[in-house]
Amino acid sequence: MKLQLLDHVAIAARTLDEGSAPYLALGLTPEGADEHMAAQGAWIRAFRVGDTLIELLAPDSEGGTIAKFLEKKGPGLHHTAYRVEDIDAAMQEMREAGAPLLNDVPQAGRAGSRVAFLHPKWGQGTLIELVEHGPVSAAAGAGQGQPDLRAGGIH
Ligand SMILES: CC[C@H](C(=O)O)C(=O)SCCNC(=O)CCNC(=O)[C@H](O)C(C)(C)COP(=O)(O)OP(=O)(O)OC[C@H]1O[C@@H](n2cnc3c(N)ncnc32)[C@H](O)[C@@H]1OP(=O)(O)O
Ligand SMILES: [Co+2]
Repeated sequence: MKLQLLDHVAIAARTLDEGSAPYLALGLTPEGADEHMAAQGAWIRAFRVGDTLIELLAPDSEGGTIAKFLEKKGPGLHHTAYRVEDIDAAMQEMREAGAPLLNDVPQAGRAGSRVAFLHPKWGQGTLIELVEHGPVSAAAGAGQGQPDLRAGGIH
């Protein structure tokens, strides 16, 4: 598997506005609209830095994935995400390597991407995401690609 680039670094914050403050001060502007991803328990706002994004995550509810993370660790680094060309092939390689994939099939990600996660214990305390972008979301500035949703994940 060839990792194409560091796609995004995700930071958990109590609210998107609170989390945005340093990035706005650094001169970045949000890319596209905020996205609500209920399946991830998150509101998401992205800031582009060259080919990479800062992905801010804020909880959408008590007890969800992001809320739980904030309760345990407080605001800070949530995960790093690496872009791959073919998520299905990348997941198969990870399975064969015995890596602890958290998903059986690709999940819907931001901007129409397809993603899969690897357990943070395996990542030396860092949750790792693999992400495949379609032709729309791979382009810089794109933010509105539509995932192909099917039962149990996306394909
Ligand atoms: C996909 C949309 C978007 C995108 O890029 O397009 C996103 O990235 S959304 C991101 C949010 N989604 C996820 O994080 C999905 C993957 N995460 C999970 O499946 C869980 O959060 C999991 C398995 C990492 C942890 O869930 P669990 O129920 O086991 O929670 P615990 O609180 O019991 O955690 C166990 C253990 O892991 C530590 N932990 C949890 N999350 C993280 C993290 N992000 N980074 C580092 N460590 C993490 C937690 O502190 C516990 O450690 P312990 O020492 O055992 O207390
Ligand atoms: Co992510």
